[in-house]
Amino acid sequence: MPKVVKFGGSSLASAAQFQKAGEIIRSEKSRKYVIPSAPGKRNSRDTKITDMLYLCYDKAEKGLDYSEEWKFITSRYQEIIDGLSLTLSLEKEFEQIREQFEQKAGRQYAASRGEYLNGLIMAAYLEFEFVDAADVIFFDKDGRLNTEKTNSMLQQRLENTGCAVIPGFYGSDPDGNVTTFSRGGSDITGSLVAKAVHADLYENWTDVSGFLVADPRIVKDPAVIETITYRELRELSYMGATVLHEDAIFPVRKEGIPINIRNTNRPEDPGTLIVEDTCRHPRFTITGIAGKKGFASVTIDKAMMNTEVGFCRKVLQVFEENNVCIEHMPSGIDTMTVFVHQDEFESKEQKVLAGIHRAVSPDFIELESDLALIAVVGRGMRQTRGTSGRIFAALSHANVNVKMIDQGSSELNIIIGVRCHDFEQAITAIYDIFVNTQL
Ligand SMILES: Nc1ncnc2c1ncn2[C@@H]1O[C@H](COP(=O)(O)OP(=O)(O)O)[C@@H](O)[C@H]1O
Ligand SMILES: N[C@@H](CC(=O)OP(=O)(O)O)C(=O)O
Repeated sequence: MPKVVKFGGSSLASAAQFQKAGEIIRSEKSRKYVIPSAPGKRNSRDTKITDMLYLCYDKAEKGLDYSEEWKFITSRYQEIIDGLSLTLSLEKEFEQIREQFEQKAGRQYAASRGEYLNGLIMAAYLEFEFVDAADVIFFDKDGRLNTEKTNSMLQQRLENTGCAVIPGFYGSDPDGNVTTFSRGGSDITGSLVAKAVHADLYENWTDVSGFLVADPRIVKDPAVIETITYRELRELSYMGATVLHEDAIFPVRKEGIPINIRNTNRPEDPGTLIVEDTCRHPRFTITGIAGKKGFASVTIDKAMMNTEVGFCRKVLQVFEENNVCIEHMPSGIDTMTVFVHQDEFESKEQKVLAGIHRAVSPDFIELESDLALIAVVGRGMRQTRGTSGRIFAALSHANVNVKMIDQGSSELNIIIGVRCHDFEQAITAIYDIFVNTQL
């Protein structure tokens, strides 16, 4: 049974990184389908090719000179080609892309070229067949993935293909225009290919040794999660653990294909296995912590609101009418609070407030901005008493004021609202109490 291997941008940022990926692929015959991202950052001050392509296109569209940025892009690809001693030339492709820029082919077309060019290099380097993602991944006219067409075209195209490179991140719409997934979308391409070829494993190679209990940019050297279920992962990805695009879960989950997150720089590490279900006990009470900043809350206060039939519905209808998504909704006897994305809410704020006044005549409404939400996730929490108590103790010890707590009925997660400026400290405190005190 074949394996699908996706390499993220950091794993393909230079010729040396390509060589590491090449060794990994060649070390197992079953690694037959390769999904490359565009070259990522070589160090923390570097720029991702995708970002540079967006920038070039924006300049081209305004008729501004983008020759310097373009040079940065072409020389990065040339460095990789030279470093791998390939005879490949991308001159024709570079010229074609610039022509398309002049003809205003669109930002999505521009961004997709990062993966397209890297795919050509990868195919030449591995001597695998190149399959253009525009011929096998399909979107509808509204930019949504057409899953059925994609699956059948991928199956048809890959059925009689030995080994292939399929660039990540893009496909085409019904008019043949190149369309991309949202950022980080090469993970979805990998997942779609894994489903189509009935892979027995989808390996996602990145620059960390698996899914970590907390974001390594916040907690130093966090522990690696050995096994995580799709449900736990979904909660963590949604809340900002960005190692895997949240939409990459659905195609493989339906087929029961596990995902293995691995480190290109440390291939000897087993990484994290993402599975439908597992009997294995998690190492710690919690599986992971993730969070996002940028929320605002609207607290509606009205005495005896709990006796007023339809109160919540009327409030929620105001948000719906103004097209505002609701993130969380904890409530008390005389209050209900609605958490929303601050950037989406700001422009509609006064309309929503006026709507709520009209709909339910509250005693008062309170707004709070610059909030963050943190999800503490774990299948082990259900069996363990005192989990929320430990979280509160840790946060109070760290001097963090808790604005909201919401426990999902599945007991798989606890969501905590804090002020943005307490975000990092809150995550570190929760990590310490569950991981460091247990080691
Ligand atoms: N819980 C987590 N576990 C692992 N990595 C995380 C986590 N949360 C955030 N990250 C970040 O995700 C990065 C990997 O994702 P990404 O940058 O998309 O990789 P790639 O370029 O390989 O696709 C890591 O370098 C890390 O900084
Ligand atoms: N190159 C695209 C798609 C992608 O998935 O990249 P990465 O695998 O490096 O996250 C982006 O930067 O969004």
